[in-house]
Amino acid sequence: MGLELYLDLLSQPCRAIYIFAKKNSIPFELRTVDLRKGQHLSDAFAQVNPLQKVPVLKDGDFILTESVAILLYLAGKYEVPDHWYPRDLQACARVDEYLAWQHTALRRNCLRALWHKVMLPVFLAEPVSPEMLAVLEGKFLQDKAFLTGPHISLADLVAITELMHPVGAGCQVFKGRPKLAAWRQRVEAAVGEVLFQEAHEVILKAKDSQPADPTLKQKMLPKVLAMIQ
Ligand SMILES: N[C@@H](CCC(=O)N[C@@H](CS)C(=O)NCC(=O)O)C(=O)O
Repeated sequence: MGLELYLDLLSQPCRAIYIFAKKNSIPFELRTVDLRKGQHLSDAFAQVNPLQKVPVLKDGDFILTESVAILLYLAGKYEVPDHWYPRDLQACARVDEYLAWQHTALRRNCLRALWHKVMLPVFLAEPVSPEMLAVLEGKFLQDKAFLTGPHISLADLVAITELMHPVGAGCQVFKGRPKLAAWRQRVEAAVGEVLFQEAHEVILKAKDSQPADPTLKQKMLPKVLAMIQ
């Protein structure tokens, strides 16, 4: 078996290795390990890397982890243009200097940016409970026009404003629920489309919110952490 690279291109170190190998026509078998599906936690992958992390290089019986070590191994084993990892002592030291700095500085910072903007919702987001929506439909709405009868009441107002919370977060609350969707249309019509949109403009734009300033972040931190526990 030739060179195998266990990668997920979601990962920065994996992308660096992938680009380096491809750009330099280094032949390899790509073994994709999908982190979002937890494939790195499988027993099979633990046989390859007991630390259960990507990237991993397998060259015959030789297994190597740590992206920098892998890049240097590839640069040493294959004929690659000198500029990638120069032979000149000081030029090489400049590359080493950056590689050492990157891991403790820029990497941590960029990784946190990705986790906070993208990955935390992937792992922490809770969908609106289908059971709860079924209760709303089955116990409260039933076959009525509105939750408590033929006319809109405070119950409808409180319910619709609540459901617009996850809608504002991008959840498809009404998808596949024609009865609830029709109720929403009736509530919107009863309230008036213009007023409904006006009242929900802020929540519907909430997902585009800018990061809070550092002082406010610090002040809010305990509450924010409590929300995700
Ligand atoms: N220092 C290692 C970092 C390896 C690493 O943290 N890989 C991440 C993806 S970027 C991973 O596999 N995480 C899975 C986990 O920790 O569960 C390297 O540069 O290769």
